[in-house]
Amino acid sequence: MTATDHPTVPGAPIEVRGLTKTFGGVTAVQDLSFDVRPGRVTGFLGPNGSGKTTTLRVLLGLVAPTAGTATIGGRAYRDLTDPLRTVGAALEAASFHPGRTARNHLRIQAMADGIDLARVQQVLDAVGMSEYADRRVGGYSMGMRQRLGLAGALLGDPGVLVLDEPINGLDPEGIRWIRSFLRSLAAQGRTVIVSSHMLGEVQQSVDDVVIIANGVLVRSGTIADLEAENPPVVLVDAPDRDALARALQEAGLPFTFGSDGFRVATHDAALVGHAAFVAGVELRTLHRLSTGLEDTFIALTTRGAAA
Ligand SMILES: Nc1ncnc2c1ncn2[C@@H]1O[C@H](COP(=O)(O)OP(=O)(O)OP(=O)(O)O)[C@@H](O)[C@H]1O
Repeated sequence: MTATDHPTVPGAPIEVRGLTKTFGGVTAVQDLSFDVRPGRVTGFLGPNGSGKTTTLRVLLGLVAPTAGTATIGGRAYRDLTDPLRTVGAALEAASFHPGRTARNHLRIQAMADGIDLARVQQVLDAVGMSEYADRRVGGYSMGMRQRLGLAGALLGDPGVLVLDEPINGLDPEGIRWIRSFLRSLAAQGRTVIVSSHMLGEVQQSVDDVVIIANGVLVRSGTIADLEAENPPVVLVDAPDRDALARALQEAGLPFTFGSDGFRVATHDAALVGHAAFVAGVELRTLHRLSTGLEDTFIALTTRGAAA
């Protein structure tokens, strides 16, 4: 399924307002407010235990909030007229019956939800699982379980998708696949919210971010704004620093100089290496410093956790 061969599926906005949830003495989420827009992929991010799953469970009507609201198109989940065709969710990839095949799982879910059984093959195709659909889930890899969870979320062809850690446990090919799949879902007009405990994991998949720590919102906005605040840097150094400075200048690469070498304002270490190679400059250091964005994420969530 791609954006071009699937009709538009208008998604509804998600609104969370003043949401608090306490379990006994534990405050999982506190006065949390944020918006998730249709037609975009939103990363819902925070360290383990920061309250992501609790928030998503409240949104899906699985847990009652202590205070505040979480709505889809202005309505609480229990007030949606057709919830299974409005919202699709994949919360726990590991909770499938190991003795059943993927196809049977989806057939049972479709029957329980009153969904046309023809959708089963369609969603299997959509997540690239047709080949494995008649094998027992007990033998599935984590990536295949993730795809099955996603297939279940898509059964009702919903405009809103709520996916808890869908990238967790995927191999590099699976990660590439899910990135483009999430993008195609949003391009069809759907609202897509994806939780993760690692910003780097979803950085290339999301348009917007909502970052929480210790149950409290620490940041929401576009990923582009977050990236612009902390641009990536490549560290490079050479025995002949004058020659390296000339090489960088000739290549038009902006840089600053520090005690450990030159900091070049680019994410592409190969570009810097090539500039040195062309100028015949030998290097002793060449690497990308940890992505600026990951540093920002850690700083934001550590500060939030301490609050
Ligand atoms: N049913 C529950 N009973 C008691 N405490 C709970 C319950 N559910 C969650 N919590 C607590 O609420 C806090 C937030 O947990 P939650 O699972 O929402 O975080 P998370 O960000 O989804 O973390 P993870 O990525 O580890 O799943 C944690 O301290 C957790 O122990």
